[in-house]
Amino acid sequence: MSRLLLNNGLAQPRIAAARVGIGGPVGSGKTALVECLIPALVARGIDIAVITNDLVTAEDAERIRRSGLIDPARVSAVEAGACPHTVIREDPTLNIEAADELERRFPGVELILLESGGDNLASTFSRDLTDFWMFVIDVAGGDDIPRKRGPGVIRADLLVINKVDLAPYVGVDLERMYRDALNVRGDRPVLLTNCRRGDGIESIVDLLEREVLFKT
Ligand SMILES: Nc1nc2c(ncn2[C@@H]2O[C@H](COP(=O)(O)OP(=O)(O)OP(=O)(O)O)[C@@H](O)[C@H]2O)c(=O)[nH]1
Repeated sequence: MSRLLLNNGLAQPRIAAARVGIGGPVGSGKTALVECLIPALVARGIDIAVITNDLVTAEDAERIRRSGLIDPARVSAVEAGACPHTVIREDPTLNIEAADELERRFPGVELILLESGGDNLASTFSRDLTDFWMFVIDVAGGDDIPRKRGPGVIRADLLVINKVDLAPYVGVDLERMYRDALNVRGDRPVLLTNCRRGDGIESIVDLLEREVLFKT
């Protein structure tokens, strides 16, 4: 959902980029998802930029810059220096500034992906920061995660269950996990992905185009 801004000093109001948060527990596959989403969004002609959040390094940003998937200048790093949720929920100023700066440098940018640092099931994004946010869990974390009903699982605009390829190896009944997730989320969507192979990514991009960019 692009936002109309009435900027001082600009003759015409400008449309700001939609800001899409990606949160979830440590290692669930947030960066892998960003790496899958970048080419899929670009293939649909969507002008994007990325912000990563790490505790005290720019590790994820460096990984994405090195990937060759996107102009490295379009990737900004925020170092949280504290619990990851502090800079995406309590005081998102650093992330808002990073997004504003990307919009200034790349005026055509339509969508900014903001990856949170890995956090627990309670992490959520401030609505001051994001227009839409998704929460990434993975099957290796256990099929009881949806039933635990953390705020990330319940309230995210989209729940992504990643690493579906691992289900047989970790004794997870994927159908049941999916059903449980739908049950606790009411009408909110749940999508399954394998970010190793890119399975399920097009469905996420369809949803972003429809619900966030209003393109279809
Ligand atoms: N088998 C499998 N492995 C995956 C999948 N997605 C991610 N991984 C692996 O899971 C590990 C963690 O992935 P990351 O993308 O670094 O996870 P993250 O959530 O960004 O991790 P933090 O930033 O540390 O919280 C890596 O070794 C990935 O290769 C998947 O769908 N299937």
